Amino acid sequence: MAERSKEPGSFDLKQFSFPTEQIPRLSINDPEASSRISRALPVVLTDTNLVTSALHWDLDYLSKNIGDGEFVVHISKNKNFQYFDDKKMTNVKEFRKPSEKQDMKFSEFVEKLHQAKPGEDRLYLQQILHDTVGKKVIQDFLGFNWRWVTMQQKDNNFGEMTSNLLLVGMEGNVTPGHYDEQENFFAQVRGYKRFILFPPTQFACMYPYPIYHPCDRQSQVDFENPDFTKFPKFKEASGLETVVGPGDVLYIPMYWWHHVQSLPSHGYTISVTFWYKAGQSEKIEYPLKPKQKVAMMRNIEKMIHQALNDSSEMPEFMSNMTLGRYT
Ligand SMILES: O=C(O)CCC(=O)C(=O)O
Ligand SMILES: [Fe+2]
Repeated sequence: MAERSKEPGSFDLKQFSFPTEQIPRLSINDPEASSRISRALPVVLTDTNLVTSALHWDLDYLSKNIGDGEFVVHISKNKNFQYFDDKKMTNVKEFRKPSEKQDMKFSEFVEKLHQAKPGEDRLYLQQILHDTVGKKVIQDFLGFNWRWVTMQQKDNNFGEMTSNLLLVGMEGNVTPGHYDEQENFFAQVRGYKRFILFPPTQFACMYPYPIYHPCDRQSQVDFENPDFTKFPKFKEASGLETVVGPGDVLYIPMYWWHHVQSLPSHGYTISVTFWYKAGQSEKIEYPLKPKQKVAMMRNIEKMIHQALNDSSEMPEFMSNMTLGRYT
């Protein structure tokens, strides 16, 4: 089992405006761990051995062995790397990209990382793992604990695995608050990341961008500096948090909000995600679960957007539909 040199409580972490509780750190043999996953609750698993075969990965090793394919590198003027969907950019004319994307060889990325100076552009490599990687990395990949993760997929009725995203980030990089429409076993390989999570029940506190916006699924609230005038319900938010280190696996249930930071002053980070589609929809039982309501809201919003066929008509339509009627 991988030894973790630091405990979650031993970091000097910035305080947020909202309260948080620690996400439990459990062994895979603890019945509470399986129980949490089956109830779609986050948990940090300390001994999955999911990526033990990759714990020797560092920039030097990957440069030599990951092959000379192209990797997507996000470039940001500040520490935030907010995701946006290129395909939705035409829906919002005034939208300005919060960061740039550039394809480059891994060695080129490493060179740029080494040259990076404080106050200048930050880099974050985020690339789906393909079979173009070199022999040694393929061996490491085949050595992942597929038996365990596939058992979880079956036991918890997840759908098919979609992808493994390789993330290599500079210390201090932030992925701002958002949710994904997939189940995720997030494996930390190198360095430390702090996760802040909020459950899907707190949808109304999170003020997601409209569905047609390039930042769909992202919160409009800056978790580190919330504007309570614009987003008053964020005052009611209450989260879960943890710091993951090498060998840890965090289960991020579908539709759970998460904000992620590579800890400042702790070096670069390497992570690999294991993303799964939602399972076959369970028999509908009432009351609906929070995640089913989020899925329903998304579908209705999409239908209205499609029917209006013009994003600029959405705000007035949506507010007319509810204004003064449901309060
Ligand atoms: O590690 C990060 O910066 C973001 C990870 C994430 O959002 C995810 O795995 O879904
Ligand atoms: Fe995510």
